[in-house]
Amino acid sequence: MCDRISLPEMTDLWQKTMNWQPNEQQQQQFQQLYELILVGNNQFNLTRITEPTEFWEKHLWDSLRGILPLLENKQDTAVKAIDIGTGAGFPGIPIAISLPATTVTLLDSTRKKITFLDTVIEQLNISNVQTLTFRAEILSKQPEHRQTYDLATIRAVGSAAICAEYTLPLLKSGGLAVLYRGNWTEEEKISLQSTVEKLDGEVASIDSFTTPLSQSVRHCINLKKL
Ligand SMILES: C[S@@+](CC[C@H](N)C(=O)[O-])C[C@H]1O[C@@H](n2cnc3c(N)ncnc32)[C@H](O)[C@@H]1O
Repeated sequence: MCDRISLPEMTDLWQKTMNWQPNEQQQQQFQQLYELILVGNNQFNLTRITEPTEFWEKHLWDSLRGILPLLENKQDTAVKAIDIGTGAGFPGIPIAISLPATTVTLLDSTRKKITFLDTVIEQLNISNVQTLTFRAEILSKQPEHRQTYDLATIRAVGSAAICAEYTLPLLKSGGLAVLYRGNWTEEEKISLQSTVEKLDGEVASIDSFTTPLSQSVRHCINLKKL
């Protein structure tokens, strides 16, 4: 393990921006996740975001801001979620830590990332996470996965239309896909709209906000499966 670098707790900022804050155990798990990723980075080149405050904002805060309604209202609901193209586990692992009643499948097409995530899950000792090495477009055709999830998250994987194609087939009727985006343009909106309609979905809402420290622009595109 590397020399311990502490993540900032940011209790006031969690509270102010999300009306939520991690409990002691969750804070420890965030810290442990950070340390495991710093170590894993040497071998797997997982993320450029390693400075503690930036890690807090771009990996922890950003991951949870996308599922804010669940954090506020669905703490005890058994939600079946999948994080597509999870990479080093974002947003899936922070979601699993923060919503223990939610089961999260971490999906990535790169085996080495999933192998790394398996060790992370074991060391974090979290039981509500499982991993899968697959391409999303293949998984979505499999009967045991197609139309079986309540929530699908996807961050930094491709265009918004591609993200719709990867997420919507996996959702049950009434399920929600959260597309984590930075900037959001009119062209993206038009191309997304036609894809979503073909996939029996609708654009339920677009949540526009800035991150609390660097004021970076973010959009969460919430798609509903009809
Ligand atoms: C830029 S990384 C984003 C990782 C993480 N979601 C984040 O925001 O930090 C994109 C990830 O998506 C995975 N990926 C790309 N295309 C995929 C596909 N069709 N199915 C599953 N995973 C895919 C890649 O292997 C990579 O780990």
